[in-house]
Amino acid sequence: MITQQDHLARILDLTAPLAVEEVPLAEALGHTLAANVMTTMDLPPWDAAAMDGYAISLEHFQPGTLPVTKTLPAGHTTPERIAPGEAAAIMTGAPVPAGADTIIPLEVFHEPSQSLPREITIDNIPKTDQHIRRRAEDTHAGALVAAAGTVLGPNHIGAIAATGTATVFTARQPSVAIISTGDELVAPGTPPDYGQIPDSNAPLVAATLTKLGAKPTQQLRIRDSQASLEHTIAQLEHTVDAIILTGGASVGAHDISNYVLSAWQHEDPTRAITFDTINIRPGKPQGFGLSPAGTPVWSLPGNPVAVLVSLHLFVAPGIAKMQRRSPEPHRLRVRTTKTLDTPKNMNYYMLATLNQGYATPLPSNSHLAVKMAQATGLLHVPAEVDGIEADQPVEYIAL
Ligand SMILES: Nc1nc2c(c(=O)[nH]1)N[C@H]1C(S)=C(S)[C@@H](COP(=O)(O)OP(=O)(O)OC[C@H]3O[C@@H](n4cnc5c(N)ncnc54)[C@H](O)[C@@H]3O)O[C@H]1N2
Ligand code: MOO
Repeated sequence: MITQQDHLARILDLTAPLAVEEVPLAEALGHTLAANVMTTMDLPPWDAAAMDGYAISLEHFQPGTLPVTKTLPAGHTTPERIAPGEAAAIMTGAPVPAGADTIIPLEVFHEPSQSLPREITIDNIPKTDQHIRRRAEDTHAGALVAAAGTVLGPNHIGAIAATGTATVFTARQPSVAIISTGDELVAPGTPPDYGQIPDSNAPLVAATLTKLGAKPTQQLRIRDSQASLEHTIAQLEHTVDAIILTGGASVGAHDISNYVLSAWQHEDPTRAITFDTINIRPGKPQGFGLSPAGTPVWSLPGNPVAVLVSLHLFVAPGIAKMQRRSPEPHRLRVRTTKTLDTPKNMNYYMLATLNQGYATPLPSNSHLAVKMAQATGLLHVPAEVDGIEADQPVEYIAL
């Protein structure tokens, strides 16, 4: 038996960052930034109106009627100036004319209308500096917008576009082939005969990879045969960045992944695919290493909840490293609503639902695939303890 930490360390040792490529923002969602994105301009680039209204100068201001001498829509590209005693009609987003000290919203003077008055009447002395977005209030030229290692979400893409940047440098997204092994498996949607079950692992792995920013290229189902496993991997190992198998990782006579892959040689024996029992539950039997062509291969156990746990603990960090970002999964501290009794020396992971900082464990035997649908995350009881009392802190990994 080896520890979860040692198994993960080997995975991180044998996975390598992929090349950096320049991609248009429109294609960058879910990519990981490989370089900092900096602004080259102030934002806002100039003082701008925050309201549709009237820009006025407060120099020598006297209440009374002011002529509206200019109309300044957003997109007005000529710098303008107003003199004391003048007002300029201005639209939200337009550059504030030089000499203007404040903006008064149009509703103060009249109903919203497309035809503007020639003059406005102001009864008292307005406050200075109202409804003006100041230059560089958001960011200034040379500042960081998003750091290397950021997984680009819609919010980052919007922010980067706001600085006038059209492309970003990101790590190439790993292409990953998924192989489900097992004579009992049929495609989801095919009515199973007695003794058969739908292949739920491949869709689970594919969906997880997509969420991690990787590209699942194919989902293959193969029978428990040495020839089909060897043939399939020989075909894939030169075309994808990683391969993930499920099933056959344990020690049963038909657990071919273990028997076939652990017999493979690698020119550097420390990189060969090895199988170990890990001090975690579920997900105890795990295989990992490089195929003869040097492609990382994860061989996960077949039980669906074991696959889910393995994806979070062992696949996600390796896929993150390939994309040049932190391999740490996002762990929270929450409290458990129930006492968790677990034997020592094993890390226990349980399906759980989180509600207002309190997690409730679900039945979590590793074959209970449908229970995954009720879970929002995984609770972790570490190997060092034999349980956690109700109401005490516990680590939680969001799904
Ligand atoms: N004698 C021992 N038996 C087992 C041990 C052990 O240490 N000694 N470990 C158990 C544990 S723990 C696990 S986990 C499983 C792992 O088994 P395998 O990785 O060899 O997986 P299979 O036997 O192929 O399948 C296990 C289970 O999962 C179902 N399965 C497989 N693939 C899929 C799929 N694509 N979609 C849905 N379900 C799948 C399969 O039908 C089995 O029920 O070994 C224990 N045994
Ligand atoms: O590792 Mo198995 O998934 O413990 O049941």
